[in-house]
Amino acid sequence: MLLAALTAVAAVLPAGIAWVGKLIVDAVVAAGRGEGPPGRVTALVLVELGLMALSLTAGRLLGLERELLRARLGNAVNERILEKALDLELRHFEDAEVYDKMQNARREASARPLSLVMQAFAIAQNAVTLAALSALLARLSPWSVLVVVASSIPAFLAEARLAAASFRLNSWRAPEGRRLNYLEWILTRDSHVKEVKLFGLGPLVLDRYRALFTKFYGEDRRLAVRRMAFGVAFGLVSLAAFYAMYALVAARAARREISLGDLTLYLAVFRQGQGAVQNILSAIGALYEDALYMSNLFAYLAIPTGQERARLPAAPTLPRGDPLPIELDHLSFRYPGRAEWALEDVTLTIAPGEKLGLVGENGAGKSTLVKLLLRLYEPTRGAIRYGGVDLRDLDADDLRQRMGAVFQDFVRYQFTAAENIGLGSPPHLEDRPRIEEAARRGGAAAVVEALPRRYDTVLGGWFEAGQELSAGQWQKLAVARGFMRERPEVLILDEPTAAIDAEAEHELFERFRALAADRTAIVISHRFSTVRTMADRIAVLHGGRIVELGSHRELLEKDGRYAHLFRLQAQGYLD
Ligand SMILES: Nc1ncnc2c1ncn2[C@@H]1O[C@H](COP(=O)(O)OP(=O)(O)OP(=O)(O)O)[C@@H](O)[C@H]1O
Repeated sequence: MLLAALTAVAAVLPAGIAWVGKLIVDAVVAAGRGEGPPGRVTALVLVELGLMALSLTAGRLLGLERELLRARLGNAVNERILEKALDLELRHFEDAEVYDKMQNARREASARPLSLVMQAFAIAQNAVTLAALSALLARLSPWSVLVVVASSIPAFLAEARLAAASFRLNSWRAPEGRRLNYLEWILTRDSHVKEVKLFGLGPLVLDRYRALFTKFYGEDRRLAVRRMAFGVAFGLVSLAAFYAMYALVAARAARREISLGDLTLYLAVFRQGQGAVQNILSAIGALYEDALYMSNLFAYLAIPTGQERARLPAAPTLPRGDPLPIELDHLSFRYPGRAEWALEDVTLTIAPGEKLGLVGENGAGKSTLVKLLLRLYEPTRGAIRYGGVDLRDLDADDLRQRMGAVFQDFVRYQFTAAENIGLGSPPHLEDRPRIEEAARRGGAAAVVEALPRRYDTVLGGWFEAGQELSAGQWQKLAVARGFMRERPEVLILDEPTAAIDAEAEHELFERFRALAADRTAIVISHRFSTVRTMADRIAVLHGGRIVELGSHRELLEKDGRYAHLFRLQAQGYLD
């Protein structure tokens, strides 16, 4: 509201100021001839000073309002974008097109919506200014109003075309822009510096960066040059219009058809009128560009989600607390856009409380199976049932709350040690005894005790006073995080010990067997010694299929793939 009022004040002031300017000149001329009341000139100058002061204050207040609106609006849009990111599913994040949409939306988020509102106000303000100026100008000649408007139209058309071109350029470039950021990231991230130095990657990455930048620069330059050329051409057109008008009015003043005050008035008004028209037109151009960018934002916000929601309106509720059987029924899965199957016709029933080991070469489909179990993806064919209910009919949040998981690519949160563990169960983030218990279970207690501020030590190297840990120490924290859930029904451990030393691993699994005694557990590992001590049954995956299934002893007796791989590893240890 305040913004609208200020805009209205700011809009009519230029015409008022121009009018007073004319009165001053006329009064000066009259005073020179000894006509007019004494003191009139001084009074008028004071009036103009008052109007100018008002204009200055209104301008500043408008700036303030705009600044505050920018913060509020930018933040509101950013929040909306982040909320949407929470709604997106894993498959969206693994899809480059969706990822680009998100980055596009994020990049423009704080600026564009504000600009849209501001351009709308600018149009309104300048339209009012123009109307007021036109009223003054029409006294001289209605034609001159037309000249003011007409001389600005070509500039506007060019501006609109350039706006569309610049938008297209930026949208096309989104994937390359991401690559540019990535190259920058490689050279500036702490985690990459070792390889960059050892392999001498610096010049190579920098060259790629330069090549991309040069391409971007070339495109930007072409656009900027076109903009400049149009700018000069249309600037000359409006200059010509102005001087034609100048010649006309000056001639009339010389013939004494109009006063000297009128001459200054018309020149000022014509100039300002041209300015106002140009402001309006460039605001329309910018509005157009903003609207194009906003369409990006809306495209992002409109990405369909909700597939994770249960298919049935009233999702069946399963009893909580004790594990239920997991059935994989002719389960096949293909990643979107991929031709080959990541999992193919997998049929297997995991009994409540069973410890299942999953082994298989890289890319065999082990992690994919975990993603499907957590309902991060849906089966392409076949089904997974928990307690006899298809996962797609269950509420995804409910399902995930029953599961504890430690991922292969666990996260190193740049927070305190307590938070690194406590994040495994956000409601218990402040529950220190529980966090300490989870640390003990996960084998992280000793790591934390050795830190300078124990549980309150900030970890990682991103922030000041952050304490960096070794890979194995980070992994122990990740395992402890997996133990924050109170009695999960199913525990999924995807390579939980890859970076952990042999002794700690042994201890972890000793504890794990006791802790997970009546829980179902699915353990993925390339270390056969781990799988052997942990698992009741072992499934060997190969090319997305289960090729062998049985206990360690049975599989050895079968003398197939598992036996072969087991002996290879054992041999390695013995040598
Ligand atoms: N996000 C993804 N998009 C497309 N294909 C994928 C994706 N993730 C994995 N794949 C493909 O699916 C197959 C199975 O991968 P998966 O990650 O399940 O293997 P894995 O057995 O866990 O391997 P590893 O032992 O290396 O962890 C691989 O061929 C891989 O290329």
